[in-house]
Order: sequence, then structure tokens, then C-alpha cells
Amino acid sequence: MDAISIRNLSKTFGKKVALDNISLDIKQGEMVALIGASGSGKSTLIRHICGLETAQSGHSTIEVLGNPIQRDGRLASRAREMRRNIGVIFQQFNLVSRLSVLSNVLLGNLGRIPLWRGTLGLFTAEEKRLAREALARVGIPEVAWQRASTLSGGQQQRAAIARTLVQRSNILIADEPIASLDPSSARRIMEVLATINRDEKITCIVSLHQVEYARRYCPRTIALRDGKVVFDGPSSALTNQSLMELYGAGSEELIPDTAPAFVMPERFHQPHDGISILATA
Ligand SMILES: Nc1ncnc2c1ncn2[C@@H]1O[C@H](COP(=O)(O)OP(=O)(O)OP(=O)(O)O)[C@@H](O)[C@H]1O
Repeated sequence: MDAISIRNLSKTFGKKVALDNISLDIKQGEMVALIGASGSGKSTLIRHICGLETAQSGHSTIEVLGNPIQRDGRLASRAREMRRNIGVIFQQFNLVSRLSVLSNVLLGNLGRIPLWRGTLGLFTAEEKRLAREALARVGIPEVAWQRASTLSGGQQQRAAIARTLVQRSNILIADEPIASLDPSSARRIMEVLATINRDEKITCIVSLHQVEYARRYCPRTIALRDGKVVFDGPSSALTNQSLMELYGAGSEELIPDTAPAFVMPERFHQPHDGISILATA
């Protein structure tokens, strides 16, 4: 069973084609980068996978762990329940700033506990222990009692990842989690995600602007251009030259001048079926 299976997904906003007949499968346990220049459709694709947006009518399906979350432009009745299995992290606005970091992480329990208990913030000692453990796993146990608003950008992302660990989701989708971070914080976030993927076997999909991070941390990359999948294969095969062929001048956004020469560590390599370059600029 695949973690995510998408068939014939299209979406237009007015005259803008945001997603253009996308079909792809992501296996359980994969760590996949979603790359593309600004406006290529990454966030829109993520929102559809999570059931936060519906496809335009037509013969499309998105299945999550073998069950349709939407079909032919209609959300499944179980979509809300299915979302519990998908932890989502955004670039910003992940945390409730006036709450402590621990309280924010405890919110990961909300899908599984009675509403009244979550609303009143009544968590058990075991739930609190697991939340502290999750903060330790992402490397920030010391900030548990700080207000979320006092955290750095990188710490906020780590707290958001800890919340998805508490949520016990099988799939973690991070939409540009490192876009506003300095290089060393960005590397730490990617390392935390890669470790969770490897140790917990959580399927990770990470949208990124910079291809170097995809090459280093994600064995597979799916590249979008104008809402189409233009490359799907091993990240190591996505050379700067192939990016220039795919994106033309737009490739500059994906290959910063100052990018460090990363080499993907052996432990992050995972088998993948092959390369498919599906279009050129
Ligand atoms: N709600 C919306 N209404 C109108 N147009 C939209 C909406 N959401 C997305 N779009 C358009 O769809 C296209 C794809 O947007 P999307 O945000 O998915 O791109 P992206 O690859 O995530 O870009 P970025 O890297 O800048 O976040 C863009 O042209 C965008 O303007």
C-alpha cells in the first residue's frame, strides 16, 4: 500500500492552472522533496493531499494509506478523520504564540482525545511525558515551559515537528519548513526530519526552494513547473544542468550562488525505481 497515491489531479484558480493532471505515488517510509520555483504549485499540491483544498471536478483521486481522501473534486466523508494521520508543518504560523511550547506540543493529541479535555487543556501525566519526550527527540527539551512566541524560527519548526510526533501521524508534510531559516538552522531541521523518517519510518514530504537540501536529505525529488510534474527520480540525478534545462532562467531560484557542495550521506540513500525527466523548459 502506498502512503499517497494521486491520479489525474488538476486545479485552476480563475484562469490560472495551478495543478495540471498530476499523477504520482509515494511509498510508505519514503523521504521526498517537492521542489519548484515560486508559483509552481507545491503548496497547492500539499493542500490537496491534506484535504484542505478540493480538486476541480473530473476523474481525479487522492488516496492516503489506501483510502480516498478526495475523489472527483469531493472530499471523502472520512477526510477529517484521515487528516489525523497527516502531520503538517508550515513555514510560519505553526504554533499558538501565547501558549507554552509544551502546551503546543500537547495539541498534537487533539484528534485522539475527547474534545472537552483538549479544550480545557486537561492532559494526562502520560501525555505530558510523551510531549516532553518528543521535544527531547527534536533537540529542544529545555524550552518546554517557554512561551512559543519567544522561540527562534528554527526552534518553532522543531516544536511543530514534536507536535506531529505526539500526533503519531504516519505521514509528515512540511511546506517550506526552512525557507526563512539561516543555513545552520535549516540543516538542523532537515536532519531532524531525516532522522524521524529513518527511525520512525514516517513518510516525509518536504517542499523546498533549494535543490541542495533535496540532494542531501531526500533520496527522491519531485519537481513541479507550472503545475506539472517535470522530474520524478533520485535527487542525485537532478544536476544543476538538468535544472537549467527544466526551468531555464527560473532555475536560479533553486540553485543559490553560495550553495555549499553537499554530498548525500550513505545512510540517507534509499532505493528508488528510476529517473523520469518528464519535460524540459
Ligand atoms: N487560493 C488561490 N487563489 C488564486 N490563485 C491561487 C490560490 N492558491 C494558489 N494560487 C495560484 O496557484 C499557483 C500555484 O501556487 P502555489 O502557492 O501552490 O505555488 P508554490 O509552488 O507553493 O509557490 P511558493 O514557492 O511561492 O510558495 C500560483 O500562481 C498562485 O498564485
